[in-house]
Amino acid sequence: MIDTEKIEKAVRMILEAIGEDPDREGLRETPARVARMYKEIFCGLWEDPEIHLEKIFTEQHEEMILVKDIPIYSMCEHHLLPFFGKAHVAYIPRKGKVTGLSKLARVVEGFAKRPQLQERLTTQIADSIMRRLNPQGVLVIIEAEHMCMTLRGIRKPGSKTITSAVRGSFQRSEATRAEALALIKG
Ligand SMILES: Nc1nc2c(ncn2[C@@H]2O[C@H](COP(=O)(O)OP(=O)(O)OP(=O)(O)O)[C@@H](O)[C@H]2O)c(=O)[nH]1
Ligand SMILES: [Zn+2]
Repeated sequence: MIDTEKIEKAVRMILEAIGEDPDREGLRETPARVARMYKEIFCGLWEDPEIHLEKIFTEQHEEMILVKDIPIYSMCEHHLLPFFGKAHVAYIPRKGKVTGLSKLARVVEGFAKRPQLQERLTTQIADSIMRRLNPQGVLVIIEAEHMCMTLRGIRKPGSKTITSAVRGSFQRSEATRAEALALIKG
């Protein structure tokens, strides 16, 4: 499990290293707060998000299912700063193998709550749905703003990074892909 005691010690050291006094009133509880926060935002490291896709229904619907505008918050693994935005997840079931809509958002959440790269997050969501549901196709798009590009470094607030992962029929058929993109835009 996440070692909150170790995080507390490390945060105290960071505070000392930047020249702060970790014992002054406002900072006294900060190491413990940060430890609780990291436990929360990195909890995805301790779960297998694919488990959410175990619950499958049979419903003869072999058309596209899209859950769009799923809010995402993740942490860039290079700087440990947040990146956040929206995820769009579409799939076309095979043989009526359909999952609960909330489960798609749970998979997104499970992979987001880790130190991440936006590309890896996108791929992991698509591949887990392919593995568990064996659908005709999957398309995942993530649009996000990276704090490491806005509050520091190159400082380009408002810039967005868009990543996609397309599998199966979405990869093969331009029309299927176009339909999903139009629904996401619309
Ligand atoms: N591909 C990818 N790059 C990311 C992501 N998050 C942050 N980065 C980039 O990771 C890179 C790390 O580059 P480095 O040169 O090692 O670090 P740095 O000196 O802090 O880089 P600058 O941000 O350019 O100041 C930067 O270009 C970031 O923009 C991500 O999700 N995907
Ligand atoms: Zn970063």
